[in-house]
Amino acid sequence: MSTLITNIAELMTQDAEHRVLRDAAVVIEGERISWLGPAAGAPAADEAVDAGGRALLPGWVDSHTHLIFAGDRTAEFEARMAGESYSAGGIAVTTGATRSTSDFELTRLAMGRIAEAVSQGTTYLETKTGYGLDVENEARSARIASTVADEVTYLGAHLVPAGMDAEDYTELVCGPMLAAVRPYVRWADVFCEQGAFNEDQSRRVLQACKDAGLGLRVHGNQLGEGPGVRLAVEFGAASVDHVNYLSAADIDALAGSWSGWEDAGGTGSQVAGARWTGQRGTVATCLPACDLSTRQPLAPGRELLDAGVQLALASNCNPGTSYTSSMAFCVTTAVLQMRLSVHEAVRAATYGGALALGRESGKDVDGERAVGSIAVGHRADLHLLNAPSATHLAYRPGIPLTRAVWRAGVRAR
Ligand SMILES: N=CN[C@@H](CCC(=O)O)C(=O)O
Ligand SMILES: [Zn+2]
Repeated sequence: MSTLITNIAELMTQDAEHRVLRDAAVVIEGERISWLGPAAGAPAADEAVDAGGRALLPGWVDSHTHLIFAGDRTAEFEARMAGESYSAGGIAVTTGATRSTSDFELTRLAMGRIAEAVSQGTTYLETKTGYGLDVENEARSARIASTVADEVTYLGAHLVPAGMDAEDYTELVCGPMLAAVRPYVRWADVFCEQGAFNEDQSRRVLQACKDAGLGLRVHGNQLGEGPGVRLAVEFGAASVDHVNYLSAADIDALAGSWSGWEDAGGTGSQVAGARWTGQRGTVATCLPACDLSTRQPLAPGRELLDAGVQLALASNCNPGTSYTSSMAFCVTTAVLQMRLSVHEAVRAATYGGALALGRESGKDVDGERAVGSIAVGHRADLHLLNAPSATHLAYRPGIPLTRAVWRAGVRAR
């Protein structure tokens, strides 16, 4: 089955050359993109969709969410809006509610959140454990997550549960809990922050998870300067997320991690449809919806990009600090408040997320296709806007602009 999407006014590919095509068309065959180019030269297909002079983007890649939870933290949000500051302690409230909720209900809740995200243009999504915080409940969260999300991250090191010694809990996270979640997860994460896990504990978690063969991510520098970014770069983490409070040395370390990498225009071993395969660094993932909801200063995305750091934007959808799955809201905020161009913001929310998940290139075979950009052989994850250009995402803030979504070639909206 093939589908031709034609009459595309603006095709923002976010490919290796950052191409934006006008009056373009795309052909989907099965789960892959099989052709793109000028509409006038498009091949025939089994069915045709007239984009009506609208803009087509890669689907959003949301590389940071916490969707396996139950309960509600409206009261905490209200208190924050009245002037209280955010602390990691609220995680315990969600942990209590999550532990007392059935597998069926947790799955149903997570699926509902994912459906909400997909209906807004998200086509590839990571989610984390971290509201179980004991062996049984972390393993349960990981198992449920693996049935609903594209990528699963182990975040046993989210908070030391009440009544437990931090050292004992760190041992548990590095030992029996890791063994119990291992079959279900590809990534591990640690909340390296005051009130959560200190440098030594974070280091132990990262080392144990690396030894277990997991890719690494870090929640770092959210509430103040600290060792998160430094550790992430030292361990070769794929991403460090939040990055609100950065020293000059942190920015240098992140930029340095990409010094062996050439993005578009590199002269290295690029194969058709794939990207540069040089030494990759640590992506800085900014979470602007979270920054607004916690009244933290927005992460310095402009400065990071100017320093040569690869950037991602993600929703951080969770009940405490960022109860939204709207990637469009993140893009809008990145343009209006973080001074990214529309192209940069869309790139961070598509290709950047894919890079943060190691999915920016693939073998281009079923199940292992690149996501986050529109190129032949990549997964057909497409987002048609109800607007003639992506600029409308920032120009018309708050207006729902998703008109159609294809996820792995299947019409999802
Ligand atoms: N920073 C740590 N974890 C989440 C918040 C989780 C919560 O408060 O429930 C975050 O990414 O913001
Ligand atoms: Zn998070």
